[in-house]
Amino acid sequence: MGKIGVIGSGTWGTAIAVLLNNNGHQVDLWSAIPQEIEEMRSTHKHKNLPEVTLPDSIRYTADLEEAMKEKDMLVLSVPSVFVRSTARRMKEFCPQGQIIVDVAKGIEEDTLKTMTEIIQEEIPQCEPAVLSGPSHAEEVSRGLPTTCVAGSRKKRIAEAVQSAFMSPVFRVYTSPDVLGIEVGAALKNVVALAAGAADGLGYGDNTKAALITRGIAEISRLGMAMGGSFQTFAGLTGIGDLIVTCASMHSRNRRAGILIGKGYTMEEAMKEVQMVVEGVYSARAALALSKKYSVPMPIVEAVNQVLFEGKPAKDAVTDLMMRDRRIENTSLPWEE
Ligand SMILES: NC(=O)c1ccc[n+]([C@@H]2O[C@H](COP(=O)([O-])OP(=O)(O)OC[C@H]3O[C@@H](n4cnc5c(N)ncnc54)[C@H](O)[C@@H]3O)[C@@H](O)[C@H]2O)c1
Ligand SMILES: O=P(O)(O)OC[C@H](O)CO
Repeated sequence: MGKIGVIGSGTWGTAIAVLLNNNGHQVDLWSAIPQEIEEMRSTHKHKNLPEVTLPDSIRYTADLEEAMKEKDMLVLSVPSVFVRSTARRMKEFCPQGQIIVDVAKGIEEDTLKTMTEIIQEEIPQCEPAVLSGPSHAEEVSRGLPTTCVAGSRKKRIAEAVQSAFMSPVFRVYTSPDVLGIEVGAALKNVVALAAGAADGLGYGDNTKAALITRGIAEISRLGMAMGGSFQTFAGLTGIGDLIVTCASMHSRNRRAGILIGKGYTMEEAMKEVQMVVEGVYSARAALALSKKYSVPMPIVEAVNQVLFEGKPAKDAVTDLMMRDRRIENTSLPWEE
């Protein structure tokens, strides 16, 4: 068993620390917020995972150097907007060849870079990898069966991540399609906002199925234009994660969407959810990418109009329904 530093003790980082601890690793869990560490140390509780008692065997620390020292692997689990600043702080303590597994899901708005691209840029000496898939912290921390994908261009690194995380309740596949994984992870949050808004408007399962299906069509079109593989978007980190995020009451993106569908503003919805709503940060980046790669993304466009231009969610759905008529299957010719 190895030594692993989990950098970021939000809901997901803490669930991952519990999972890795249960796998027999020595885990250090770090937070940028010392009070958070103090609270976990003294109460053995995380405010967003009330059903879980945090084990004594995890070391809770606010000292970044300590959390990173002599580790077989690091997991970077801060929300996507803090990935660059945290990676910058990590650089000086990071040895050559250190594996850093990103678990945040987002695209940087200003640069349109993925999380592993940011990590590699800030910490050139490291080996970045990604772990993604349909995995709500509330369920992982309770040991409910979950599947994910470990992505790295290098097989040995993907397999090292797979070995560290794999357990009877956490099955891990490997993939070299890091870009495809990261695009799917970031964009499913934007579509989940739309699915939540449909729920908030009182629409039904038909609407949800339409958003999921047309959503993955948009995501895969963009992802393939960027160099990702179709199989990835049909897999756990694509359609799999999109389904769970659009359907689960654990999803912060869906919950924020529900409130927006009920008439809350984006700011009011984010405040109410009280945890990071990544889709709000990725929505503009997704729209910019759709323009950059000339890929039409009507759901992403509609979400941007609702979030940032004050368009009522109901009107956005009507406009999506009334777009120009289209053919769904373009691979078969019509009969004369
Ligand atoms: N929660 C899940 O089920 C889940 C599952 C898979 C992936 N993710 C992804 O993991 C990432 C983190 O999500 P989360 O659920 O832990 O969010 P969260 O809302 O629980 O994270 C909040 C945490 O961010 C950290 N933070 C606050 N300010 C910071 C700063 N200035 N610098 C560094 N860290 C700071 C604090 O530790 C705080 O607890 C997101 O990208 C999310 O998409 C979450
Ligand atoms: O709660 P959400 O909407 O941020 O989704 C969490 C995870 O990404 C689900 O796999």
